[in-house]
Amino acid sequence: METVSASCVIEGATAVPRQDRHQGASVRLVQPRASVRAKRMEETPCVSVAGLSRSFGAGCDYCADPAAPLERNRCPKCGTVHAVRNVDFELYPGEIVGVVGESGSGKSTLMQCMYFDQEASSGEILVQPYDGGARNILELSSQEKRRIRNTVFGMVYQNPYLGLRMDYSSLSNIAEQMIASGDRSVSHMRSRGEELLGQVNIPAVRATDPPRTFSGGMQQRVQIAKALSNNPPVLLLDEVTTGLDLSVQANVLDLILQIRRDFNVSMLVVSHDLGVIRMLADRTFVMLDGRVIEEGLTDQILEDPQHAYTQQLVYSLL
Ligand SMILES: Nc1ncnc2c1ncn2[C@@H]1O[C@H](COP(=O)(O)OP(=O)(O)OP(=O)(O)O)[C@@H](O)[C@H]1O
Repeated sequence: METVSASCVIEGATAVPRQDRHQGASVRLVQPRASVRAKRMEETPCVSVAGLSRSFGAGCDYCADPAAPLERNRCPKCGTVHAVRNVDFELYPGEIVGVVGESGSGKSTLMQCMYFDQEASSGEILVQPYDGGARNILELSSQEKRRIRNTVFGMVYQNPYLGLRMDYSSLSNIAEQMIASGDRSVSHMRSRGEELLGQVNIPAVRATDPPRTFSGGMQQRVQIAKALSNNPPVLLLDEVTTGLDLSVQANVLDLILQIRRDFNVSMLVVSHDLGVIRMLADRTFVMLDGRVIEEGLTDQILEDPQHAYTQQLVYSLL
């Protein structure tokens, strides 16, 4: 695997050598420019993730060592799959962070651990809007986790069947989310639902139709409306445009940017498509076999990718 010379420094950014033990090659993380870093240090992150891991299998002494080489993400000794391995990142208020990587690199698992759809094996997640970031949310009771799901995070799944009840009306889908966060006013739920569906361009006459009767793009937009219904400070978006045709994709991407402008929501956007990340993300990290192999400002990643895998991804865009 080709590595980049240590003298190659991006304008205003520092390239930090790191050993990629999994690939046996040198990898460098591209850190944000000093001015961005200084600004960020003054702010408190909305979400801080440290050492997050998720494995499938019992593990063994060999793969307990984070430096142990694996066969992709699988332990050659015991067969445990390390879907997410020791991932760290921070998400700041109003920021969009992209997570890019090929199929099976661990992107969805990472997001599902944050949303408690899956149980993380280890790690820490601190969430400022919940309790000032005082406690590791992975260690909270199931009741508190439910509260976080209902008040802090809005989730949009790649597969709308996971995020919507296809036989309920679109308004009922939104109302269900609002009830989960404690709203009991039918008139408020109706007016808020209509407002949100209008904002995501679902015609008013379709508000009482079930999403089963909608196109893929419309279903994604109803999911987005539902995810926004409790005014969550953080949106988690998993491959929201995959499978949509190009013009519908463009509408959904515009909508996401508009939501950021209007509501200043922080977003974690998972995609295997660097084109989507390019449009949306301020910062990006690249995952391969469960690990983060490169991270930095999206422009830097696109203009001067450091890792051979990222280079391959970027050049495939050209
Ligand atoms: N229940 C499971 N049991 C065993 N392995 C699993 C399980 N769920 C996921 N994995 C493995 O975890 C790894 C990461 O999967 P994940 O779905 O997070 O990848 P991804 O990057 O989101 O891929 P895609 O873009 O295709 O959705 C894969 O190797 C997958 O096979």
